[in-house]
Amino acid sequence: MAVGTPSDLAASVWPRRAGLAQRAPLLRAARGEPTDVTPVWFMRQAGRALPEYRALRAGVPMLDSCQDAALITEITLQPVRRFGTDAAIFFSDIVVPLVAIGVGVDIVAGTGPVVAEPVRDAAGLAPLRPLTPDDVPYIHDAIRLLLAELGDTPLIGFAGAPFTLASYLVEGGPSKTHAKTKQLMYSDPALWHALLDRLAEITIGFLRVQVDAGIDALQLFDSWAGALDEADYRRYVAPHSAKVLAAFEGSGVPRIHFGVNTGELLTAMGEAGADVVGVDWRVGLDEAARRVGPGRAVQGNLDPTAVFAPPDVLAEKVRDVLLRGSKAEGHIFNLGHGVLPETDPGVLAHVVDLVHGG
Ligand SMILES: Cc1c2[nH]c(c1CCC(=O)O)Cc1[nH]c(c(CCC(=O)O)c1C)Cc1[nH]c(c(CCC(=O)O)c1C)Cc1[nH]c(c(C)c1CCC(=O)O)C2
Repeated sequence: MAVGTPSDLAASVWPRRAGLAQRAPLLRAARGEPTDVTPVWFMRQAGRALPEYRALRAGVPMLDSCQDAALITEITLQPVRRFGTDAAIFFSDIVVPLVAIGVGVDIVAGTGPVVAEPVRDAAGLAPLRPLTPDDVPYIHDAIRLLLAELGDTPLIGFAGAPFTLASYLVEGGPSKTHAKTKQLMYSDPALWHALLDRLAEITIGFLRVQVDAGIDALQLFDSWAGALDEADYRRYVAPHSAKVLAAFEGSGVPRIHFGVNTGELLTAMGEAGADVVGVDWRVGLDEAARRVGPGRAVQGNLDPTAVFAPPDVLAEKVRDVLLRGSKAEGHIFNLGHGVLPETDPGVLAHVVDLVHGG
């Protein structure tokens, strides 16, 4: 299914992007401009917390659902319809570009990405070739379908950052310590930088497809960068993430840069070239804004477990995030990490109302 051809793009993407940049609270906040309401969306807003998601995914493997434009579109729209969030996040996964170029990786339910042949030496780089638009036709098609449905709701595209992708490739799966990853990083810096350079190129290719198809903002997920101290982050990781972010400088698409446990890296993650720095729940947004410095907005940062608190405690925590966020040059409300599968969607709807002033 080809929805829109490159020649349509100039005609359709740019007017939408230019208009929404002025109208959409999320895009205004990303540039530090005043908004009528604080924009809110949730990482993993599409997913197992929603019964309609579980129904649609029944019997469909995760990676199959990420390669079907109609399913991607429907799953992306579900939380927007239900919650009235100020953005949709494109339904996919950080390993999709790796799968698309032929790397043997699967997503195992309850575990996460599992890599058939972990990368441990120079030969392991061979499969990591650049990604072209023809590798991911369903991404372009789904974005065109989504833009036709979303009206004034911005669509956020995303990709995994080189370090977080490298962690899955080197470890072979999820890891608490990232020990093998760091072992490679410390013992063979040349191979390490070659690996991250290839991953940066793949990530740029994956984001380029999304930007060209018309996404309104992008988020670079460096979920596990918080495993590093600041010196190692700056030396081994930041240049590669900076290369990715620099590729979209001047694209008109704001760049959000997020990781977990990155309180000590917020300055460096901003300097890597982000317009918005995503913050987990461990650092208040007023302090996060200080660390991020002028000229950048912040995103976050309600503890994802706050949804399990009594209503008065939850409301107090939401108010506190809003108050601290008001000290920043632009605030996009979010959780500090993804929606937990046990979350009651009704509580998330209530959080949206609280953030919007209800
Ligand atoms: C680290 C990471 C991954 N994937 C992603 C990250 C970065 C974000 C983060 O830090 O959480 C990114 C991601 N993965 C998914 C999204 C969807 C968009 C959204 O609504 O936010 C996004 C943005 C869908 C998904 N990706 C995955 C699911 C769950 C699979 C399912 O529903 O069957 C979803 C909805 C699978 C996945 N994929 C990954 C993990 C750790 C898991 C969970 C494994 C499990 O607990 O079952 C790798």
